[in-house]
Order: sequence, then structure tokens, then C-alpha cells
Amino acid sequence: MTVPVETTALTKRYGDTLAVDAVNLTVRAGEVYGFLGPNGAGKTTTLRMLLGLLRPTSGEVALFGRPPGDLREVGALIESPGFYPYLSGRNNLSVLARYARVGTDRVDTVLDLVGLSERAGDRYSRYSLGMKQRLGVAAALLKDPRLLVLDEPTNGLDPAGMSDMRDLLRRLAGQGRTVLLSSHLLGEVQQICDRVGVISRGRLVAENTVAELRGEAVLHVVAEPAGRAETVATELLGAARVRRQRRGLELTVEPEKAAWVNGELVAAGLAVSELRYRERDLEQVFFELTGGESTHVG
Ligand SMILES: Nc1ncnc2c1ncn2[C@@H]1O[C@H](COP(=O)(O)OP(=O)(O)OP(=O)(O)O)[C@@H](O)[C@H]1O
Repeated sequence: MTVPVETTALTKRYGDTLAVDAVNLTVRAGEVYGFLGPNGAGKTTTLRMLLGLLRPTSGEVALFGRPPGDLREVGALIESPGFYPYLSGRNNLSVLARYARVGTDRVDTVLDLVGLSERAGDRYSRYSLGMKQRLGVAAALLKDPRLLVLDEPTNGLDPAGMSDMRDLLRRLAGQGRTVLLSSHLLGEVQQICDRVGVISRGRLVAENTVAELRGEAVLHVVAEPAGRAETVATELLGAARVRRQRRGLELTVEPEKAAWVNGELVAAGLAVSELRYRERDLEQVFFELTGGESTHVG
């Protein structure tokens, strides 16, 4: 099966600005892929190159093994499509269906898919932001694409709107579609994405499952005296695996070694008052990967 999205050393330069820097990105069939990064990291520029809306400075793009611009199996929501405010949702989609040479029977199908059937007759201008976004997704679905590319589909939505959008995207992926969405809201997309790619200052700094990105769990230990505890832990595990926290130590060590660590600390004469596992906070990971430049994490 051909890979829905693959880029090789994809690069875009605007004068002195390297907006996208040698990005190798792969989106696999059937997954929801979150393309994450702070504002200005290069997400929109990358997505525009994927769709053939912008010419790369160098590098390659292939969608289902074909060059960009061949969008037979691709639906996209990049900038809000030019919906007419005075037309209903349904009529707006009918206009787009005619442009796209898609049968108008698809209009009701996609309205149903995004949960807008009951409000399809209302004017677009009366729609909430969440409904507008869902109508945008409906437009992207008109051609019944195998790949959906969505730029910040949850941007500006309230919690209920975000939750609706998450359900919708999950449902679409459940139907065998591949979804690539960008976001600067890590907390929002981590719940629905199978994998995420993190972009920072134009560079893809990580591409992984959410679980892998979280990495190893850490063992939080409080033992007295603290200085001696740090020395003993460092002797046991090496300095790279020991971090001094405000309260106690954080040890990067496999869960099955917790009892051993505890035994060694106690044997060294330390009073251990706390010993528990803590998963790394994904927002912290994101913050570290992006050089701490974003305050907009989930
Ligand atoms: N047409 C352009 N001319 C010059 N610089 C540009 C142009 N478009 C984007 N850039 C620059 O390229 C970088 C990446 O921008 P891009 O819009 O791709 O980021 P983004 O991650 O999508 O952020 P946002 O979510 O804010 O849109 C930024 O530094 C931006 O200022």
C-alpha cells in the first residue's frame, strides 16, 4: 500500500527565513497524525507544500506516491474556504460540489458525517465557530478522500466544540481515512492522534507515538538526607539518570527496578519516605522539544 504522505528533505526558504528545514515526514495509512508546533514553526508552510499550493525551495513531496498537485484522493482545509455568509450550509456545499464536479447527493452525506444535517438549512452566518469548522471539514470530505489534511481544525473552538471536532476526526479515521492535522495545542490533539510530529523553527524535532514521545517513566524518590541520597543514586544509576528536584530526586529507571533502588537506598542508611512512578508530562516534553518557545500548550 502506498504511503499517504511522505516528504524528503522538504525545505522552504523565504529570503533569509528558513521556514521549513529539511523535513522528513511520514503519515501512514489509517492513522490520525498530529503535526504539532508553536505558532510560526512552519506547519502551514509545510501543509501548503504538501498540497501543491506552494513550491518547495528543495526536497520532495509524495501523496499516495504521486507528486503534490495531484489531489485525487485528498481533501483539505487549509484556509477557511470562502463560504457565502448569506447561503445555508447545504447551499454552500452544493456550490462547492458543483465546482468539484461531485454529485450533489454527496452534500447530504457529508452534512450527516459532520453532524450538521439538522442545521443544514440555516445561514452560514448564523453558525457557531465550531459549526463553521465542521462545515469546512464537510467541504473537504465532498470528494470522499482517503486523506484529509486539516490546518488547525480546533483553533478557536470552545471545549465543547473541540470535543465535537475530536469525535468527528476519530470517526473519520475509523472509516479507514487517514487524517493529518496541525495544531499548536498539544493537550487537545494528544487524545486523538496515533502519532505526532513536532516541528520547531522549521525542523521536525520528533516523530513518534504519543507514548514513545513521553519516553521512559521517572521514579520520584524522597529520601533523607537529600544530598547523600543524590550521591548514592548517582553511584547506582549514573549522573545522567538522576535529577535533583525541589523535593527529592527524579530517577530515570525501569519500573521493575524500583524495589532494587529502594533496597539500595535503605541499605545505605537513608530514610526513604516516598517512592512512586510518574509518567512524564507530555506538555513538558513538547516544551523541551520546541526549546520552550511556546506558552500555548494544551
Ligand atoms: N509568505 C511568506 N513570506 C515570508 N515569510 C513567511 C511567509 N509565510 C510564512 N513565513 C514565515 O515562515 C515561518 C513559518 O510560518 P508558518 O505560517 O508556516 O508557521 P505555522 O507553524 O503554520 O504558524 P501559525 O500557526 O502561526 O500559522 C514564519 O517565520 C513565518 O513568518
